[in-house]
Amino acid sequence: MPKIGDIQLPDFPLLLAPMEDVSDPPFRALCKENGADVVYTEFISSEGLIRDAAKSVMKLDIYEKERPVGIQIFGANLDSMLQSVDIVEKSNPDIIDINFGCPVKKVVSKGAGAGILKDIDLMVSLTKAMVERTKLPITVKTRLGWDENSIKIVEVAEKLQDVGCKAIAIHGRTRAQMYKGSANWEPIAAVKNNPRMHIPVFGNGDVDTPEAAVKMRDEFGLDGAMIGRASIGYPWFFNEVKHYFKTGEHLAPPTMEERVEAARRHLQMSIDWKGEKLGVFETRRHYTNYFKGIPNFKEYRMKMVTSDDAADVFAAFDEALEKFGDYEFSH
Ligand SMILES: Cc1cc2nc3c(=O)[nH]c(=O)nc-3n(C[C@H](O)[C@H](O)[C@H](O)COP(=O)(O)O)c2cc1C
Repeated sequence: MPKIGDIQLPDFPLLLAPMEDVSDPPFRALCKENGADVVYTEFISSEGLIRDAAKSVMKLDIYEKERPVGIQIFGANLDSMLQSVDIVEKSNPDIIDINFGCPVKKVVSKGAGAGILKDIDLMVSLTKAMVERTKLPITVKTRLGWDENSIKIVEVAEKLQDVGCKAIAIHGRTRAQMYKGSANWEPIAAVKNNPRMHIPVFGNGDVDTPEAAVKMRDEFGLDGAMIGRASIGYPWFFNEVKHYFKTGEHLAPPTMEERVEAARRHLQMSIDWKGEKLGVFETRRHYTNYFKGIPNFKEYRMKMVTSDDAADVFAAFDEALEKFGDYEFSH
């Protein structure tokens, strides 16, 4: 069974992917309750942490109940990354994860995120220095390579392991692909099949059904799956995959009552965590999926996503439950 440093994980663990403006403490707690084995924060700028920018510092908050939790940081400057390790340690996470995969121009142009895939020596030396700076396990999340012609992930992963990285999560796309096409898990399997590789190799990209998770486990032989988009507004996904692993059957989808209850708790936790204004605003992105598939739901969804007042959103949940309480969801 895989281990990240001393953290023992179950067989084929399911990890909640780091997602900007999504993987915040309330959402991570919901995913944990619903079967996620490890959760990650969204990426946090090392430069922002050093400047003590409120927006970055707030992202360091973790709840006890979500452990084990990894805090993900990004940057390309060695000194800033090391200073931010010291800051992150104070939040007492279980893992510090380095983002070497973000494809957006703003990040890549500074050599951070997937930008570092153009300078593997720097990627390795940065990881080594971070490993030496802390007793916490350092893990890496990255992509296959910069573009199709420069995929050297087997070699890269081995180098990262050799400098003390404790696990690697690989998104099966290149930077050039951004989010286009489908994720290619073959090169990730090649990393896993390297006989010198002994740290866990987690697969990421397009695990959006229990069948896909089974395929990643059985056909590609990876050590676990990191799940992103399939969980947005659907924290039940983790338990659905686990149920399918155990029984080969699909768990019945959550009822309208369970969905409304989850949406209510999600919103309340967000308000408690970041105040009404931000809490109301940032929970909006989940409602489409919480209530996906209900016909003629637009009027209710519009109320949920346009009201600035929490009381109005809670009222919209109640009205939706009243109207669609008997709706039978399908997968
Ligand atoms: C809204 C959103 C925000 C994301 N933010 C981050 C991030 O902060 N750090 C990171 O490493 N990846 C980030 N990603 C990438 C995901 O972690 C993941 O690699 C990608 O979505 C592919 O996995 P999936 O097909 O399961 O969604 C983000 C993805 C999405 C959709």
